[in-house]
Amino acid sequence: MLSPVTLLLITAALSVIMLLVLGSLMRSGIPGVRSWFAANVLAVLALLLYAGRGVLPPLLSVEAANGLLAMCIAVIYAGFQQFFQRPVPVRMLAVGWICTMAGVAGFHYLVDAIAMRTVAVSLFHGAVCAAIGVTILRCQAQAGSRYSYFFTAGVALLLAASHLGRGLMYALQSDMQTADYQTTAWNLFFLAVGTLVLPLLTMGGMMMVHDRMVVRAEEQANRDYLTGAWSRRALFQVADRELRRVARHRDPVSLLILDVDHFKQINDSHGHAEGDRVLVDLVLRASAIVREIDCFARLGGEEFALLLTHSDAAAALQVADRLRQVLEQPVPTAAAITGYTVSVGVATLQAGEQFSALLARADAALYQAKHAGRNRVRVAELA
Ligand SMILES: Nc1nc2c(ncn2[C@@H]2O[C@H](COP(=O)(O)OP(=O)(O)OP(=O)(O)O)[C@@H](O)[C@H]2O)c(=O)[nH]1
Repeated sequence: MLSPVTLLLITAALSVIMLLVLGSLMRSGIPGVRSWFAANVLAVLALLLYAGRGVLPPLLSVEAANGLLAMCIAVIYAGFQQFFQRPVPVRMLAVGWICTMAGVAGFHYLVDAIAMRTVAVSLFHGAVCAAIGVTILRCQAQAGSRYSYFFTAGVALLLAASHLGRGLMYALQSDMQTADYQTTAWNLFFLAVGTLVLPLLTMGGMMMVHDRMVVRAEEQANRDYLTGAWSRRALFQVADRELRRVARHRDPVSLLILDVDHFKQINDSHGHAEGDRVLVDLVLRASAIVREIDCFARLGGEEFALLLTHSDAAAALQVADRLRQVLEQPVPTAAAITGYTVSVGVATLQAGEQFSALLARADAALYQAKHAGRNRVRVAELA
């Protein structure tokens, strides 16, 4: 059978591997990674001290090892709190740690009862693992894909249950004299669970970091950097999805194309920065009008598109007019530009029409609005 010392050394090696992977995630800047790194350093030290039981003095192999491992689970928890940008309950963790250590030292030097030492340590680890699981379940709404969050929360809660079960078992058999390093099936099981806590939780944390990086990358690819509107790429993706849905459900969809009038003049007279401010203002004020389900995107330059779901020609014309009227009002923020206007082209999807054709018709309508004198809305001709 695998000896406990071998298990401890294998787990220490696993923590070293986790350190190498965590090191590569440091530059992501995602909160929590540094704490998980620190926790794994503590774990390696603690596991080596545990493995030295019988060789090292008890102060190192019992008190220092337990103290470091308890600190390590507390730091891992701090990492999860930081990941979700929640405050770390430092005082509560410190009190828990001190009580645990008092239990370990008391049941070593006052009454030598290894079972009760195990109870003290298991209760602390169990409670912290449960807190990790609950934190993740509470905050998983921020996830892109829920898989990594549910995996980590599930692992944390299973580990919590097993730690608490271990504590209960030892409490009920407080006269038990088997130590963790003796080879019994239960000891090996609990030792395996106890030592796997950190690699498993670290792995879960890293999966969550990856998920957040994917969400961040998607957000960057789908958002216009200057204005925060959806990007052209996002518009085409949404349009593709919408058109497939419409083909099944025969639901009206319309497209608006807006263009700031005489934008070159704004740039030339007031500078590029002021032009940028106009674009940001346009998105801010337009976003207050458009519905969540609609996609308001920057096509490029001073040209924007609004894809309206469940909207026929009449509804789209109403939205276009409302946008034009709101945007021609004076700019609310103190800026060199006091006002600007937009021209709008409106087109409603026809049966079997491609998005590129719809875009071309809306664009042609916009051209007509410009040609007719600007600051107006024109509806596209049917194809
Ligand atoms: N400030 C700023 N200007 C931009 C940006 N992208 C494109 N432009 C400028 O937008 C201007 C567009 O000018 P035109 O296409 O001539 O259009 P316009 O002056 O608005 O004229 P009409 O559309 O006919 O009313 C150009 O001067 C571009 O340099 C941007 O991100 N910021």
